[in-house]
Amino acid sequence: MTDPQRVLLGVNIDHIATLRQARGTRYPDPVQAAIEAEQAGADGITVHLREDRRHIQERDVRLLKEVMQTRMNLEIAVTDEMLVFAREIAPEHVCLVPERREELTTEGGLDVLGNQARVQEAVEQLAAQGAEVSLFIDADPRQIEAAKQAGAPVIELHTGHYADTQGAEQAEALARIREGVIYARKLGLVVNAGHGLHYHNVEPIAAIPGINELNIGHAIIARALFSGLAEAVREMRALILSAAAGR
Ligand SMILES: CC(=O)[C@@H](O)[C@H](O)COP(=O)(O)O
Ligand SMILES: NCC(=O)COP(=O)(O)O
Repeated sequence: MTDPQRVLLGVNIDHIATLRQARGTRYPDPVQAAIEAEQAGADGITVHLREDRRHIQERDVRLLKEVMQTRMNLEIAVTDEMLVFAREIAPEHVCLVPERREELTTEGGLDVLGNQARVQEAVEQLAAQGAEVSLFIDADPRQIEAAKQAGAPVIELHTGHYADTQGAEQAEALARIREGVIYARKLGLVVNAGHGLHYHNVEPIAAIPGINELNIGHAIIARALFSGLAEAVREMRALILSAAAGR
């Protein structure tokens, strides 16, 4: 049983694959990164198989399924193609995310409220294959309620606006996330968070009572360029554990 006070760390390895895809080489291999991140203390590995395959490829996910020791969190859009692939892989955890081909990275949360029936159908389909399903949503009470109605046991609150702002605007974003966690916990949802978190903004999020897991990728992979991946994971995990200890 995981310590209820501990905030878990899911390491997103997408951008190892970004570097590989930049030249179409066989290196760096995201599979090697996943093994190294797990050995450094990651509680799980997150990969986002995008429709445009800009980074993670099916090959990566298939190999990861064979070699990973922790828990795979497969991020996918709500499309038939991705749901069929998720059925083949049968990951422990699937996170349904919004996707627009022209986006640089994920821009907002999934609009569960506006796609209730489709999302609920996907949640039921994935749950039937044994996956724990989370919905990547903004900290909007209406979306949180809709996620509950859709039958998802887990949500992941989008921390992008918090990460991209400063001062009063960032404080307001943090307050909205805090309120979202409280509301979601009252509904019985497990609450994760992620997007844009890094070594200088993660602690206030990790300190929020009720947060279960943080999914962090870009900042860890960036730091790994200078410190090595194992050290980058260890440093992030230490920051999160110390911030959560005071909860
Ligand atoms: C949903 C989310 O915020 C990330 O997990 C997602 O993977 C971001 O997309 P890129 O990894 O392509 O930046
Ligand atoms: N769902 C968030 C995630 O997996 C990692 O996002 P980022 O840290 O790469 O922005």
